[in-house]
Amino acid sequence: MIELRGLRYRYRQGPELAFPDLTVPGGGSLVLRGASGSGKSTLLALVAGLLTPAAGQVRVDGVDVGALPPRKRDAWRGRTLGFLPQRLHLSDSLDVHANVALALWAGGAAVDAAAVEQVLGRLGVAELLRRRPHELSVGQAQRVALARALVRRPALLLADEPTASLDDEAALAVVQALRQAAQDGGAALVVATHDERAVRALGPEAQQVRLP
Ligand SMILES: Nc1ncnc2c1ncn2[C@@H]1O[C@H](COP(=O)(O)OP(=O)(O)OP(=O)(O)O)[C@@H](O)[C@H]1O
Repeated sequence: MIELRGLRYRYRQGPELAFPDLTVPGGGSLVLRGASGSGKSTLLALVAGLLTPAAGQVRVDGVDVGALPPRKRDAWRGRTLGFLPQRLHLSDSLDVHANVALALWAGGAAVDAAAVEQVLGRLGVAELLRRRPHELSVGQAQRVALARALVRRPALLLADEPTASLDDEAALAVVQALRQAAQDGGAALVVATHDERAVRALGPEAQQVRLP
């Protein structure tokens, strides 16, 4: 469960951003909408503990993320977070399998090859195991990045504009996979998007918040 209370952030050279109070239960989802520059990526970074609030709190399953000291916060993130960023940051020096396995290693978990293959299979890209990221289509790379986010079965699943460069079919597939993974794993899902296709694919049960 994610709880935001009185949350504010200020970039050194930027505006002060204030975010609404909200709660996302485990297994539930939130669509974060708002114009470019309204603070969607900033809010995701605050929830992920990549930024520290100027005021207020982000609690994830009762943990006050901003209050964790840096090393504990890194360990917490490794255990808890699956993040599908806007730019995928797959490593081109590693094949698909190793890109996904790296998430287990970085999170301090044993590298379980079967778990990696299973999550790639679930997302329909198991046959691409030995390819390098530059040998993938945009939609395939997106699913590999999603596999990397899901392999640790995170309690918190964040996605930043996950459909931005995808055609309708791939966009629907990636949002359905996010939704399914959150439901199956009891994870709280937050999707930042201004894509109506993503909003529709998340379904009527997703909460919607529009940042001003
Ligand atoms: N590193 C930074 N330094 C200063 N200001 C920043 C920085 N990063 C973002 N901002 C400012 O903070 C505000 C929120 O930016 P953010 O990237 O969170 O918006 P967004 O809603 O995700 O935008 P987009 O939809 O274009 O990705 C904007 O006014 C932006 O210019």
